[in-house]
Amino acid sequence: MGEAPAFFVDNLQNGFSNGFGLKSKGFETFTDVGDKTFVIGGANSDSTSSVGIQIYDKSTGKWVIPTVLGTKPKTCKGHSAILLNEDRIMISIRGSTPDDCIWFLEVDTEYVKEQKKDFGTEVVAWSKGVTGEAEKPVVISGPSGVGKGTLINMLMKEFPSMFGFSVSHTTRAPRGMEKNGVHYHFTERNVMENDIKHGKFLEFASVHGNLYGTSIEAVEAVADSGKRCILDIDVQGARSVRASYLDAVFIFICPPSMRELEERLRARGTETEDQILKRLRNAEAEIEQGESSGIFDYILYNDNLEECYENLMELLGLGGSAPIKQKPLSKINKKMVINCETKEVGNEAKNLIILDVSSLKGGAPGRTRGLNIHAIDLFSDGLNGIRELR
Ligand SMILES: Nc1nc2c(ncn2[C@@H]2O[C@H](COP(=O)(O)OP(=O)(O)O)[C@@H](O)[C@H]2O)c(=O)[nH]1
Ligand SMILES: Nc1ncnc2c1ncn2[C@@H]1O[C@H](COP(=O)(O)OP(=O)(O)O)[C@@H](O)[C@H]1O
Repeated sequence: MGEAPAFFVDNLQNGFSNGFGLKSKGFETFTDVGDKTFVIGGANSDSTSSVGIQIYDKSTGKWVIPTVLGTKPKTCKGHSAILLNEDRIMISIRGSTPDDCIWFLEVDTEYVKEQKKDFGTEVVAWSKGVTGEAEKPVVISGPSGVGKGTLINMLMKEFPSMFGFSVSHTTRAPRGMEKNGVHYHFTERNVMENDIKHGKFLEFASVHGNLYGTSIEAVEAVADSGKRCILDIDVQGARSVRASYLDAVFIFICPPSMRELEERLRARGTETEDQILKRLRNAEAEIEQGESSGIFDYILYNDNLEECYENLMELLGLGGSAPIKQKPLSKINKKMVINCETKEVGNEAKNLIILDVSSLKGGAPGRTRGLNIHAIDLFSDGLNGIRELR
């Protein structure tokens, strides 16, 4: 490999003593970050239990149960933990599939620092590691009736394996053809407000009198499918995402004129007259903000649909020119080796997994992308084979 492995991650689990008088309950790891020790894992060996977290503050001698954001991993056979970059703990889960075995618990990233201020408590955030070089999410905004849904549908139809739609939550009623869980998660306002309070949403906004929001889980689900996430959200939502730690491309779709926008809205026939008027009133402010707020990287005019679609593809690197490059958010120069005791039927092979974390991108809220995992099979006849896990 040319570079010495930095750690044998699994070794960390063995012989680690807790050192500050906590009775070990089993399946726990202890990671020091500054004055704090993060105790990850718990007593429960039940395969459905998720990983618990406690923090021991050495400066005060007190235990703290933090607010935990993001979807947690499930554990059954234990895990190993190692601190990366002084701000996140990498966890390798024993006995999981290769696409579910590496997780990050962010303890002091910019995102976590920001959330600590908002919650006024200790906060940690989970982010699953996903392999491959998935491109950054695409945020598409624009006034009602401009053609966002039409353009997104065209993109998803032409490139079904490349793009995945972030399914938002909304308190508005479904339209005739809309399916729950596909177009939106249709939700009661009190349920959604409660979830917002508990940090489950990346962003939310009140639009045309209803509540809309993107859950962290919606964005994670697309990343897990290995696809590039598309978010159809309003300008307020785009502003919140811009201010968040989700690294995305922001595109605003403009109508050729207000008159044309009105015609499209009326021709669509999905809103009452009152709703149409409300949407048109809001459209003027949205267009003004879209064009001048500095939130958006690109503005596209949807006059001729085919031309606008061509331009959108071009922006997304699908029109022959080079794709938009993304820079790694953090540079961690490490390769690690994990011992895997997986046994394949009729095969004596023992796996060594080489984990390259030198080009990680993203993180909470959402997934940590850019993990490169290579598996080496050590056969009993002494021959070594290497293969890449995707
Ligand atoms: N902030 C935010 N806006 C959303 C979200 N989902 C949809 N929207 C926006 O809400 C507005 C109304 O959407 P919708 O009721 O589907 O009407 P349409 O835009 O006329 O198709 C649009 O501007 C959407 O982009 C979300 O999760 N968050
Ligand atoms: N460039 C265009 N020219 C004419 N009609 C369009 C164009 N783009 C979209 N439409 C139509 O306008 C209506 C509104 O489009 P839609 O995609 O639902 O907008 P949005 O999702 O932005 O609210 C739809 O009936 C759609 O077929």
